[in-house]
Amino acid sequence: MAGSQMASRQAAHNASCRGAGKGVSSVKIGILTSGGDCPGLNAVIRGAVLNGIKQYGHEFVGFLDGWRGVVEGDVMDLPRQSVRGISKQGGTILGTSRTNPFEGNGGPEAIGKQLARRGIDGMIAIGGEGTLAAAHRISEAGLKIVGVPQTVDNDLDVTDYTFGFDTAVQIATEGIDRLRTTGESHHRCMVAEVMGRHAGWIALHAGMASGAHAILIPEQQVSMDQIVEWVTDAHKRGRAPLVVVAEGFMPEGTETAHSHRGLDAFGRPRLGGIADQLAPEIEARTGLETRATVLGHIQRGGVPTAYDRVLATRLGMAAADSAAAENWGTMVALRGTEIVRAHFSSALGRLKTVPQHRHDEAVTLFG
Ligand SMILES: Nc1ncnc2c1ncn2[C@@H]1O[C@H](COP(=O)(O)OP(=O)(O)OP(=O)(O)O)[C@@H](O)[C@H]1O
Ligand SMILES: O=P(O)(O)OC[C@H]1O[C@](O)(CO)[C@@H](O)[C@@H]1O
Ligand SMILES: [Mg+2]
Repeated sequence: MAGSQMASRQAAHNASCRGAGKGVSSVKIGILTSGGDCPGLNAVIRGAVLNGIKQYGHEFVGFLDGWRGVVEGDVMDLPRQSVRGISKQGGTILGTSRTNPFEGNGGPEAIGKQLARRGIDGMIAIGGEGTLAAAHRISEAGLKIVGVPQTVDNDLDVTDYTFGFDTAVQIATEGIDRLRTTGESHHRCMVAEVMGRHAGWIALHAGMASGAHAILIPEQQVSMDQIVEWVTDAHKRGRAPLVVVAEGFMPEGTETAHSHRGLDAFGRPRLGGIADQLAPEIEARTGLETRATVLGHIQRGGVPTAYDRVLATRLGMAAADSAAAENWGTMVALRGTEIVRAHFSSALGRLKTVPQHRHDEAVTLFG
């Protein structure tokens, strides 16, 4: 449908909708959640659906399990009552996956046919850098799509913070605080592993919040000698040493992140387990009994914090505004306290990693 046609249909509809308080929707938007889930996805869905219905009289459907639902045309209706009370729920009511939309029966042409068959005018894709890169390619092929950035890793350059990150840091901090008390009782060294594939934001923030004696992140290679020195210094002061490590950390002398769990659906190594590698080495070199804990998916589950609910709701509302304004090929993002829009082409391709000065700042307190 041409942009002006869609706008006038929409304006006519809005007029009747506002006048009568209800009406037949003219524009149908499909929402998908893709990639690793994170707390706040449901708040985005609710924000988009409520804003889209109330302000523009749009109609919404949800694609099930990320790009799989798009490629297979597997959708559910999202009337207003379907999003009632969901912003506090973890996970995503739509399901997610790491399905590649260009493989199998996918590709822009096939997706276009599915959208036409179901009368869907445009899409809102909520996901991390992979999902948004796919959305960019789909947009370049001429389909109507806007993006919403999400990831617990907080590594998307376009946005100051991603929703889900605050919750993950809160959960990780609570977990690490608990490790601290048992570590202190037994006079042990505790190694806590948190998520963070390419960026150490969760480790840095949860480590700082819990007063860790060493924080190890993917951006900074550190030698075993240095780690042992931090642990020993803390022990000498009568502390039970606490090391927080991001799953993507590479000790000096290694070239790839630790992985022993095979590949994900996109062929990338699944990370996790570096803490189990570090702990025996620390124990052997310090003589201190050392335990490793991998916090894992606990960090991605459950109730989002109030901060994440608010951010997610605002991003969802802004995505519905983008769709109504036909700002296709863009994504919404947080800059300072404002929600802004950026074209996929200018927003993607770079990751937001922990800058050197943030790591240096943390190192001052190590040991
Ligand atoms: N550069 C790319 N171009 C096209 N499709 C991609 C690209 N990168 C990833 N994808 C597809 O998008 C899916 C989602 O990407 P990915 O698994 O990286 O999750 P994500 O959205 O980045 O979230 P997370 O933060 O969990 O990684 C991938 O499984 C893959 O099928
Ligand atoms: O849930 P999965 O598919 O194992 O993915 C885990 C990955 O997803 C993230 O949680 C978010 O990208 C990473 O920190 C982690 O490496
Ligand atoms: Mg990704």
